[in-house]
Amino acid sequence: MDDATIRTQVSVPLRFPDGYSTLAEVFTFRGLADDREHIALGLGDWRGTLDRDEAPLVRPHSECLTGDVFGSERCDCGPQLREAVERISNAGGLLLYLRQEGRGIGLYAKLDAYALQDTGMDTYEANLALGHAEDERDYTVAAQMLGALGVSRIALLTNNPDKEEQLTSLGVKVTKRVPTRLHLSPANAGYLAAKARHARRTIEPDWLAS
Ligand SMILES: Nc1nc2c(ncn2[C@@H]2O[C@H](COP(=O)(O)OP(=O)(O)OP(=O)(O)O)[C@@H](O)[C@H]2O)c(=O)[nH]1
Ligand SMILES: [Zn+2]
Repeated sequence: MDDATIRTQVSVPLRFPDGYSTLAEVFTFRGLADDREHIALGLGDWRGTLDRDEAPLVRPHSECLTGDVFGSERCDCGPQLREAVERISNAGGLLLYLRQEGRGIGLYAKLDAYALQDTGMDTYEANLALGHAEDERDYTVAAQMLGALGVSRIALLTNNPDKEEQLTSLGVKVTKRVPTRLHLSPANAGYLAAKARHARRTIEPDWLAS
């Protein structure tokens, strides 16, 4: 894995529709492993965690235009992003916003997959029917961004074991995995159930039976 370097650093005040506000240090990078414009948001006292030799709370968040921006209820991405920004701001850490729309297959393909889901397939079967893998994400750029920011140990905010496995194999020390909350709604119940079945998620199975 090649090293990346910080290209720009700029302060961006954030305010969410529910009124929650915080300040982000937004970083751009040179030398990332693909040509997408991934960014890192430094939140809360993340530098203090490094000074104190604590592991900052880090969430690698995969882009979801429909969920993150438009509030789509087909998935849980928007509420997870909102939750992550506040929890990371409180703890001190980084949100890595990864331009991996649709688990890496892109926006148009994700919307094609939604159309197939409306005929009865689940979120993973639809990817396969379109000729894609169930999940095409590679977290090399996340490890590169952490390296550029001088972060080698993290508390990882996710329910996805693949993120932990990939980051560990890329040399990032994961001191603990912190689960995100369950953001269940009538519209995303099938999606969350498919994630729990297919992707070894740490989603509690009890609600699936109800
Ligand atoms: N291909 C495909 N991608 C989807 C679908 N719904 C959401 N996504 C994408 O899935 C990504 C989010 O991944 P998830 O599997 O929900 O969660 P995760 O990031 O793996 O795990 P957490 O860290 O626990 O949130 C985003 O890039 C979304 O655009 C879908 O039906 N099909
Ligand atoms: Zn989503």
